[in-house]
Amino acid sequence: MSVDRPRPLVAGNWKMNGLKSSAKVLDEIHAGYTPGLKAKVDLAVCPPATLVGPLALQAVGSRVAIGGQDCHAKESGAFTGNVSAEMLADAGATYVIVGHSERRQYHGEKDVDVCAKAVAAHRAGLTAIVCIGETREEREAGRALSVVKKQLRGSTPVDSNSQNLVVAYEPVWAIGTGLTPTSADVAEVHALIRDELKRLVGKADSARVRILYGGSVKPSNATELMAVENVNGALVGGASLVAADFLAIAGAYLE
Ligand SMILES: O=C(CO)COP(=O)(O)O
Repeated sequence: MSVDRPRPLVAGNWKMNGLKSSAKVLDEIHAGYTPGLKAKVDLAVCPPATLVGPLALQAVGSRVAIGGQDCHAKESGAFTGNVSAEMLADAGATYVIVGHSERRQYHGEKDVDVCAKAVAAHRAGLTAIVCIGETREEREAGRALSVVKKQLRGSTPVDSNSQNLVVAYEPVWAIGTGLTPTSADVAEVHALIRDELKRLVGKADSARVRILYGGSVKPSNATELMAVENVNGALVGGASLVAADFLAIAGAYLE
Protein backbone atom coordinates (compact mmCIF):
# COMPACT_ATOMS: atom_id res chain seq x y z
CA MET A 1 0.00 0.00 0.00
CA SER A 2 1.31 3.42 -0.89
CA VAL A 3 2.24 5.63 2.07
CA ASP A 4 -0.01 8.37 0.80
CA ARG A 5 -3.12 6.29 0.35
CA PRO A 6 -5.73 7.74 2.70
CA ARG A 7 -7.34 5.71 5.43
CA PRO A 8 -10.83 4.84 4.20
CA LEU A 9 -13.94 6.42 5.69
CA VAL A 10 -17.39 4.90 5.62
CA ALA A 11 -19.94 7.53 6.61
CA GLY A 12 -23.66 7.01 7.12
CA ASN A 13 -26.06 9.76 6.10
CA TRP A 14 -29.27 9.07 7.98
CA LYS A 15 -31.06 11.94 6.18
CA MET A 16 -34.41 12.75 7.85
CA ASN A 17 -34.56 9.45 9.69
CA GLY A 18 -33.93 8.69 13.32
CA LEU A 19 -35.55 9.12 16.73
CA LYS A 20 -34.17 8.73 20.24
CA SER A 21 -34.72 5.01 19.84
CA SER A 22 -32.11 5.00 17.05
CA ALA A 23 -29.47 5.00 19.78
CA LYS A 24 -29.66 1.24 19.47
CA VAL A 25 -28.36 1.42 15.89
CA LEU A 26 -25.28 3.25 17.14
CA ASP A 27 -24.90 0.66 19.91
CA GLU A 28 -24.95 -2.09 17.31
CA ILE A 29 -22.39 -0.23 15.19
CA HIS A 30 -20.12 0.08 18.25
CA ALA A 31 -20.50 -3.59 18.96
CA GLY A 32 -19.59 -4.54 15.41
CA TYR A 33 -16.69 -2.12 15.08
CA THR A 34 -14.17 -4.80 15.87
CA PRO A 35 -10.45 -4.17 16.36
CA GLY A 36 -9.92 -5.69 12.90
CA LEU A 37 -12.29 -3.21 11.32
CA LYS A 38 -10.90 -0.30 13.36
CA ALA A 39 -7.48 -1.11 11.98
CA LYS A 40 -8.74 -0.68 8.40
CA VAL A 41 -11.49 1.93 8.23
CA ASP A 42 -12.88 5.03 9.94
CA LEU A 43 -16.62 5.17 10.59
CA ALA A 44 -18.89 8.18 10.89
CA VAL A 45 -22.61 8.54 11.43
CA CYS A 46 -24.44 11.70 10.37
CA PRO A 47 -27.84 11.69 12.08
CA PRO A 48 -30.47 14.44 11.90
CA ALA A 49 -29.57 17.57 13.91
CA THR A 50 -31.76 16.55 16.84
CA LEU A 51 -29.60 13.48 17.44
CA VAL A 52 -26.13 14.94 16.93
CA GLY A 53 -25.69 15.82 20.62
CA PRO A 54 -27.06 12.60 22.09
CA LEU A 55 -25.25 10.34 19.63
CA ALA A 56 -21.99 12.26 20.06
CA LEU A 57 -22.23 11.68 23.82
CA GLN A 58 -23.04 8.04 23.23
CA ALA A 59 -20.08 7.70 20.84
CA VAL A 60 -17.47 9.07 23.23
CA GLY A 61 -14.62 6.59 23.41
CA SER A 62 -15.94 4.45 20.55
CA ARG A 63 -14.01 5.92 17.62
CA VAL A 64 -17.25 6.29 15.66
CA ALA A 65 -17.33 9.94 14.58
CA ILE A 66 -20.57 11.93 14.47
CA GLY A 67 -21.42 14.48 11.80
CA GLY A 68 -24.13 16.92 10.83
CA GLN A 69 -25.93 16.84 7.47
CA ASP A 70 -25.83 20.56 6.73
CA CYS A 71 -24.87 23.82 8.41
CA HIS A 72 -25.48 27.51 7.95
CA ALA A 73 -22.60 29.66 6.72
CA LYS A 74 -22.91 32.09 9.64
CA GLU A 75 -21.85 31.40 13.21
CA SER A 76 -25.09 32.62 14.80
CA GLY A 77 -27.90 35.09 14.26
CA ALA A 78 -31.47 35.54 13.07
CA PHE A 79 -31.73 32.48 10.84
CA THR A 80 -34.78 30.65 12.09
CA GLY A 81 -34.53 26.92 11.76
CA ASN A 82 -30.86 26.80 10.88
CA VAL A 83 -27.95 25.19 12.69
CA SER A 84 -24.42 26.58 12.57
CA ALA A 85 -21.20 24.63 12.19
CA GLU A 86 -20.19 25.94 15.62
CA MET A 87 -23.36 24.43 17.11
CA LEU A 88 -22.60 21.07 15.53
CA ALA A 89 -19.04 21.21 16.86
CA ASP A 90 -20.36 22.21 20.29
CA ALA A 91 -22.71 19.22 20.21
CA GLY A 92 -19.78 16.90 19.54
CA ALA A 93 -19.75 16.56 15.76
CA THR A 94 -16.46 16.35 13.92
CA TYR A 95 -17.86 16.16 10.37
CA VAL A 96 -20.56 17.95 8.44
CA ILE A 97 -21.97 17.04 5.03
CA VAL A 98 -22.36 20.07 2.77
CA GLY A 99 -23.84 20.36 -0.70
CA HIS A 100 -25.74 17.09 -0.67
CA SER A 101 -27.80 16.86 -3.86
CA GLU A 102 -30.98 16.90 -1.78
CA ARG A 103 -29.90 20.32 -0.42
CA ARG A 104 -29.00 21.48 -3.91
CA GLN A 105 -32.31 20.19 -5.31
CA TYR A 106 -34.82 21.06 -2.58
CA HIS A 107 -33.16 24.12 -1.06
CA GLY A 108 -31.65 25.65 -4.18
CA GLU A 109 -28.09 25.53 -2.87
CA LYS A 110 -25.49 26.55 -5.43
CA ASP A 111 -21.76 25.87 -5.41
CA VAL A 112 -21.09 29.27 -3.86
CA ASP A 113 -23.45 28.47 -0.97
CA VAL A 114 -21.88 25.06 -0.49
CA CYS A 115 -18.44 26.64 -0.43
CA ALA A 116 -19.56 29.14 2.22
CA LYS A 117 -20.86 26.26 4.33
CA ALA A 118 -17.58 24.38 3.95
CA VAL A 119 -15.74 27.54 5.02
CA ALA A 120 -18.00 27.64 8.08
CA ALA A 121 -17.22 23.99 8.79
CA HIS A 122 -13.50 24.73 8.71
CA ARG A 123 -13.95 27.80 10.90
CA ALA A 124 -15.66 25.57 13.48
CA GLY A 125 -12.95 22.92 13.26
CA LEU A 126 -15.13 20.40 11.41
CA THR A 127 -14.19 18.29 8.42
CA ALA A 128 -16.48 19.17 5.51
CA ILE A 129 -17.81 16.30 3.42
CA VAL A 130 -18.41 18.16 0.16
CA CYS A 131 -20.91 16.38 -2.10
CA ILE A 132 -20.88 16.65 -5.87
CA GLY A 133 -22.45 14.63 -8.67
CA GLU A 134 -24.24 14.86 -11.95
CA THR A 135 -27.92 14.28 -12.77
CA ARG A 136 -29.11 11.61 -15.16
CA GLU A 137 -29.68 14.20 -17.89
CA GLU A 138 -26.16 15.54 -17.45
CA ARG A 139 -24.65 12.05 -17.69
CA GLU A 140 -26.72 11.17 -20.74
CA ALA A 141 -25.59 14.40 -22.39
CA GLY A 142 -21.96 13.38 -21.80
CA ARG A 143 -21.46 16.19 -19.28
CA ALA A 144 -20.77 14.21 -16.10
CA LEU A 145 -17.08 15.07 -15.93
CA SER A 146 -17.50 18.76 -16.65
CA VAL A 147 -20.35 19.08 -14.11
CA VAL A 148 -18.35 17.32 -11.39
CA LYS A 149 -15.28 19.44 -12.11
CA LYS A 150 -17.26 22.68 -11.96
CA GLN A 151 -19.02 21.67 -8.73
CA LEU A 152 -15.76 20.63 -7.09
CA ARG A 153 -14.01 23.86 -8.02
CA GLY A 154 -16.96 25.99 -6.94
CA SER A 155 -17.70 24.17 -3.69
CA THR A 156 -14.22 23.67 -2.22
CA PRO A 157 -12.78 26.43 0.00
CA VAL A 158 -9.23 27.61 -0.61
CA ASP A 159 -8.16 26.63 2.91
CA SER A 160 -8.99 22.98 2.28
CA ASN A 161 -6.54 20.21 3.03
CA SER A 162 -6.61 16.47 3.54
CA GLN A 163 -7.63 16.89 7.18
CA ASN A 164 -10.57 19.23 6.80
CA LEU A 165 -11.93 18.09 3.43
CA VAL A 166 -13.58 14.90 2.27
CA VAL A 167 -15.11 14.81 -1.21
CA ALA A 168 -18.16 12.63 -1.86
CA TYR A 169 -19.02 11.78 -5.46
CA GLU A 170 -22.72 11.00 -5.51
CA PRO A 171 -24.33 10.74 -8.94
CA VAL A 172 -27.83 12.08 -8.33
CA TRP A 173 -29.40 9.32 -10.42
CA ALA A 174 -27.79 6.65 -8.22
CA ILE A 175 -29.15 8.00 -4.92
CA GLY A 176 -31.90 5.82 -3.50
CA THR A 177 -32.55 4.15 -6.85
CA GLY A 178 -30.59 0.92 -6.62
CA LEU A 179 -28.66 2.03 -9.71
CA THR A 180 -24.89 2.44 -9.61
CA PRO A 181 -22.36 3.55 -12.21
CA THR A 182 -19.99 0.95 -13.60
CA SER A 183 -16.63 0.61 -11.87
CA ALA A 184 -15.06 2.18 -14.95
CA ASP A 185 -17.33 5.21 -14.68
CA VAL A 186 -16.61 5.61 -10.97
CA ALA A 187 -12.89 5.29 -11.64
CA GLU A 188 -13.07 7.96 -14.35
CA VAL A 189 -14.83 10.49 -12.12
CA HIS A 190 -12.67 9.78 -9.07
CA ALA A 191 -9.50 10.16 -11.15
CA LEU A 192 -10.74 13.53 -12.35
CA ILE A 193 -11.49 14.59 -8.75
CA ARG A 194 -8.03 13.47 -7.62
CA ASP A 195 -6.46 15.44 -10.42
CA GLU A 196 -8.49 18.57 -9.65
CA LEU A 197 -7.53 18.28 -5.99
CA LYS A 198 -3.91 18.94 -6.96
CA ARG A 199 -4.97 22.43 -7.91
CA LEU A 200 -7.25 22.85 -4.88
CA VAL A 201 -5.13 21.52 -2.00
CA GLY A 202 -1.70 21.19 -3.57
CA LYS A 203 -0.04 18.22 -5.19
CA ALA A 204 1.40 16.66 -2.04
CA ASP A 205 -1.83 16.74 -0.05
CA SER A 206 -4.10 15.84 -2.94
CA ALA A 207 -3.25 12.14 -2.66
CA ARG A 208 -4.37 12.11 0.98
CA VAL A 209 -7.85 13.61 0.55
CA ARG A 210 -10.52 10.97 0.95
CA ILE A 211 -12.85 10.69 -2.02
CA LEU A 212 -15.99 8.75 -1.13
CA TYR A 213 -18.44 7.18 -3.52
CA GLY A 214 -22.15 7.49 -2.63
CA GLY A 215 -25.37 6.33 -4.28
CA SER A 216 -27.04 2.95 -3.61
CA VAL A 217 -24.03 1.48 -1.81
CA LYS A 218 -25.13 -1.85 -0.33
CA PRO A 219 -23.36 -4.84 1.20
CA SER A 220 -23.80 -6.60 -2.16
CA ASN A 221 -21.88 -4.01 -4.21
CA ALA A 222 -19.53 -2.52 -1.61
CA THR A 223 -16.60 -4.81 -2.33
CA GLU A 224 -16.61 -3.94 -6.02
CA LEU A 225 -17.10 -0.20 -5.49
CA MET A 226 -14.54 0.12 -2.68
CA ALA A 227 -11.94 -1.65 -4.83
CA VAL A 228 -12.09 1.03 -7.52
CA GLU A 229 -8.97 3.16 -7.79
CA ASN A 230 -9.25 6.47 -5.90
CA VAL A 231 -12.33 5.35 -3.98
CA ASN A 232 -11.46 5.87 -0.32
CA GLY A 233 -14.74 4.90 1.27
CA ALA A 234 -18.46 5.42 0.96
CA LEU A 235 -21.22 7.83 1.86
CA VAL A 236 -24.13 5.53 2.60
CA GLY A 237 -27.78 6.55 2.80
CA GLY A 238 -30.48 3.91 3.22
CA ALA A 239 -28.15 1.05 4.13
CA SER A 240 -26.63 3.08 6.98
CA LEU A 241 -29.92 2.88 8.91
CA VAL A 242 -29.34 -0.83 9.51
CA ALA A 243 -26.23 -1.45 11.58
CA ALA A 244 -25.55 -4.86 10.06
CA ASP A 245 -25.65 -3.46 6.52
CA PHE A 246 -23.50 -0.46 7.41
CA LEU A 247 -20.93 -2.72 9.06
CA ALA A 248 -21.02 -5.13 6.12
CA ILE A 249 -20.22 -2.23 3.77
CA ALA A 250 -17.28 -1.19 5.97
CA GLY A 251 -16.32 -4.87 6.03
CA ALA A 252 -15.41 -4.59 2.35
CA TYR A 253 -12.09 -3.28 3.69
CA LEU A 254 -11.41 -6.52 5.53
CA GLU A 255 -11.29 -8.50 2.29
O1 LIG B 1 -27.45 10.21 -0.67
C1 LIG B 1 -26.78 9.28 -0.26
C2 LIG B 1 -25.81 9.45 0.82
O2 LIG B 1 -25.56 10.79 1.08
C3 LIG B 1 -26.92 7.93 -0.83
O3 LIG B 1 -28.18 7.43 -0.50
P1 LIG B 1 -28.51 5.89 -0.78
O4 LIG B 1 -27.35 5.10 -0.21
O5 LIG B 1 -29.78 5.65 -0.03
O6 LIG B 1 -28.62 5.73 -2.25
